[in-house]
Amino acid sequence: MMNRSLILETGDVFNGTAFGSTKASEGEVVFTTGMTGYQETLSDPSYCGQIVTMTYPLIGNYGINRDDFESIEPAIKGMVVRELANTPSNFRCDATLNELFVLKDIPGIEGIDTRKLTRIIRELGSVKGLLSAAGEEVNVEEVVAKLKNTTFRTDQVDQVSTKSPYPSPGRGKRVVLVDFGMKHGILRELNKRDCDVIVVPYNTTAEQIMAIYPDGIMLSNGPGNPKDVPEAITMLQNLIGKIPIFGICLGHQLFALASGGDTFKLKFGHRGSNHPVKDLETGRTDITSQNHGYSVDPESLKGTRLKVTHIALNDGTVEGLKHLDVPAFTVQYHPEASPGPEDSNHLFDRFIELMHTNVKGEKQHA
Ligand SMILES: NC(=O)CC[C@H](N)C(=O)O
Repeated sequence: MMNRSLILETGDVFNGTAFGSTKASEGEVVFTTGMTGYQETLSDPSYCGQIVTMTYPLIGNYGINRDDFESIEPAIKGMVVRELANTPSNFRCDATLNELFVLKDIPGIEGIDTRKLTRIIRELGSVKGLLSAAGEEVNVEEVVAKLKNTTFRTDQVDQVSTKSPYPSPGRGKRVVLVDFGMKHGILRELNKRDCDVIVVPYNTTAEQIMAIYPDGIMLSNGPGNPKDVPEAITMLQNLIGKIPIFGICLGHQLFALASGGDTFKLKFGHRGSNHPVKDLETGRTDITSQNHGYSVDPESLKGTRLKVTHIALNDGTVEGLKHLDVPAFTVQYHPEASPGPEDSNHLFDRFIELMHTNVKGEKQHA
């Protein structure tokens, strides 16, 4: 058992015990409130560049299994837990969380006051932090000075998006899935509905996408600030109105930017699997899985052809949009339900339905 510290740019220091990799790591420190779902969280590429604090106090108790990964290579910078379970118990368990973190070279810290840390993030907003190398003494003043001067990379989408296109064949509707750092759950939901999916890199042009003759375009989730991928905004501007579109999370934010709206950074974001979202058209509330630090500014939508369809019940922020003239809709949360709940899984059926309609709203052949 080796010591490890988490040092924040605010000067706060949390001393705990290292698990996983022995290396040091820097990142934006955020928190997530999911009581379960740590495997999906650690492998969600939207966390690229971030150190994730789990507010639920016992993490790792059902281990890691081969099925629940949201990506092949986890992109998180580290994990912070109150208590790490080292003797997991579950029929699907293939490894412990610690074993996975060693294998994937990800540092973790356990045994710190995660409630205190979460309060700091809630009060000050997401902060920069460093997980020290295991067993190493650190000079806090030096680390704080360095963190204050650090600007994190802005190429996270480029780090996690596929480098070349690939198919995931089916016999149904042809969907081009733009990979901004896709959670595998999105692909799974499309495959489940027999879609013929072609996954393409984030910097594919509209012309290249049209040359695949898609019935629909799915915009994935992804890390970082949506304004850091201007090429995707241009691509979307050339696609909206031509092909039905469904966007999730980063895809939703990019859709808003491409339509003339604006996005801003939330103070501490929405991360967890228990976020209530209201559908303003039906009045129905879904409990949703979320992981985002940015949000669409509702004021910026005045004068655009977008309508707010969903709002977060916790803070009233925009959670869903639809285009008033053409078949395109997006959500800020995760209907692929990884980790659950599955309340909003029906949105994938709505997308399939939309693909049976042409852009003028007429029914298409099956
Ligand atoms: N899960 C996502 O796609 C997140 C979108 C974006 N990176 C944000 O933090 O808001």
